[in-house]
Amino acid sequence: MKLNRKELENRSQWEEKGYVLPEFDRDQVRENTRNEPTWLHLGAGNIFRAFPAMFTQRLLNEGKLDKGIIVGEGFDYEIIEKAYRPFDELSLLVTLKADGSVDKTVVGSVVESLRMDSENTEEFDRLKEIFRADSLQMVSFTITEKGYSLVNGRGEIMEPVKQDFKNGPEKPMSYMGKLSALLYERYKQSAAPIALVSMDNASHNGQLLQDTVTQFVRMWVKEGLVDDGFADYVSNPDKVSFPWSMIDKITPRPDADVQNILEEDGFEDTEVIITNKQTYTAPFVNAEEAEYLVVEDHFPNGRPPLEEAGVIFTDRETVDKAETMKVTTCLNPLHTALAIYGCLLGHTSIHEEMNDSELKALVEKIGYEEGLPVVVDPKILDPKAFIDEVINVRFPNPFMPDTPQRIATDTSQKLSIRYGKTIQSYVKDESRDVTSLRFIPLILAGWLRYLMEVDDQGESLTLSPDPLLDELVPIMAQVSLGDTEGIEEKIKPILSREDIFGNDLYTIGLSDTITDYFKELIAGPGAVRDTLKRALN
Ligand SMILES: NC(=O)c1ccc[n+]([C@@H]2O[C@H](COP(=O)([O-])OP(=O)(O)OC[C@H]3O[C@@H](n4cnc5c(N)ncnc54)[C@H](O)[C@@H]3O)[C@@H](O)[C@H]2O)c1
Ligand SMILES: O=P(O)(O)OC[C@@H](O)[C@@H](O)[C@H](O)[C@H](O)CO
Repeated sequence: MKLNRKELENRSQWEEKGYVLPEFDRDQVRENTRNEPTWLHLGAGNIFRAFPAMFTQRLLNEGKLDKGIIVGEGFDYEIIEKAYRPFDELSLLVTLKADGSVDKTVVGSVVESLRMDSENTEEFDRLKEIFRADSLQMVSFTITEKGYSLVNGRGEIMEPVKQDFKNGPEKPMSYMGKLSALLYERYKQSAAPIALVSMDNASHNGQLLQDTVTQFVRMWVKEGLVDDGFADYVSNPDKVSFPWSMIDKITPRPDADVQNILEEDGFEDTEVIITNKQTYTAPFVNAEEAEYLVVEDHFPNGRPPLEEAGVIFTDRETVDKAETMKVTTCLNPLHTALAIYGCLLGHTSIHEEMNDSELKALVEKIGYEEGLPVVVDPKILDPKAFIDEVINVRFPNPFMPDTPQRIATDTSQKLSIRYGKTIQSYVKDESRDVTSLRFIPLILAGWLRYLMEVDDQGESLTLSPDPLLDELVPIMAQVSLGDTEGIEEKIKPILSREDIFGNDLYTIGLSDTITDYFKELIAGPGAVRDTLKRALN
């Protein structure tokens, strides 16, 4: 069985093996979508295929939609070239349930894939055409938090952004420059309304997107590269909205065990591709069953009836609370704790880490003892029930091939949100004492230890990609296991970075706790495990 349009015609070969196939007329849907695009998604990574593409398929199957999704990729074109086009834009979603059963669904809701590359005139012109279409209702994004940044790790405007600021929308090179240029096409054509929906794990994701796009547009107006009306268009919420969202579905990288299951079925397209930009992709994607998507209901050009597929639409304040609950308390801080200590202790599986009594206790402490007392309650989801499901069902799911190494990616970008917000809640609440926190500081100290590129055995540790590694690793290279001489001064250049931690840890009084833990963690081989044991007792 190969994943392409032709092979799907022989439905029985798939169905006999328990594969669920699209039940709609895909050729018709492709044609409808080409003629009247409604939804463009940017960021062709794994979460998109496992979640938005899947719930859209449900609506297509039920006849509640007659148009699919067009996917664009503006950063890593290899994903389109190697994981979409050869498979007629089909994906295979493998859902790994906690009871050990597996659902295999061929997802056909994505009907066109495009490289968002201004040097590729044909495809960029097609994207312009899509943006000009009055029918286009939404553009959604899963491009990682750093995808929204205009600056590099040192806070300097990135070179392609500088060029785009100067050159205008003609031939943009940066991600946000390309997006702004496409939006300019829409403005020039008819200034039709549109929603730009970030679905990334970033605090106030809609605001982040709005700020970045607005910065571009203002710069172009200031330089006289576009007319003033474009800035009015982008800042008019009845024209261009930036709904906030909270998205949740653990979607690990394509996994070798899942690959084997599929190969045993006779499914042939199981190659896992690691692109030059370090994206892990494949014709298949593996994910858990649990899923939550909460979106601010602000779509000035209308939207597909996604609530009928389980998406929760609500007001901005509720989205903010749901996102804060998940990203700063109930899921992502626990994930990052498992990522940092998992890498240090040589783990390669999240569910195995949940069998490690110290690590399980660590996430319980962070979640229940330090996070929950200051959690923001969104009301539409119960924080205690949510964290219970995370700790007792989702993380320990033995069939989920998630790894600490995946989650450790870009940790420097995540700490200020995943822990910084909780720290701030303690600082702001006069009835609480921020210096009473024990376990969040232990995670932050663990991250400094991780940056030494040495695991708890004293062996070399390969770090996951992170835009600040070039800057941070040389600082931590000055620290050696067993040598605590002058440690305060050595780690201060990192520990004092408010941009990383979201707080001035020295002013609020947490730097000493972190430094003390760090000294314990570097005592020698085995010190990471010993420190955890001591702290948890
Ligand atoms: N995987 C999950 O469990 C999960 C769950 C909830 C939310 N998310 C959100 O979705 C994002 C993507 O996750 P994924 O599983 O698709 O990851 P992935 O590695 O499969 O794909 C990453 C996507 O982001 C793009 N990208 C990376 N760096 C970029 C940059 N600098 N500029 C523009 N685009 C860039 C890549 O080209 C690719 O399209 C996460 O960072 C997170 O914010 C993921
Ligand atoms: O996707 P990231 O890199 O922001 O974070 C890694 C994981 O914590 C994250 O992907 C979770 O799996 C996800 O947030 C669950 O919904």
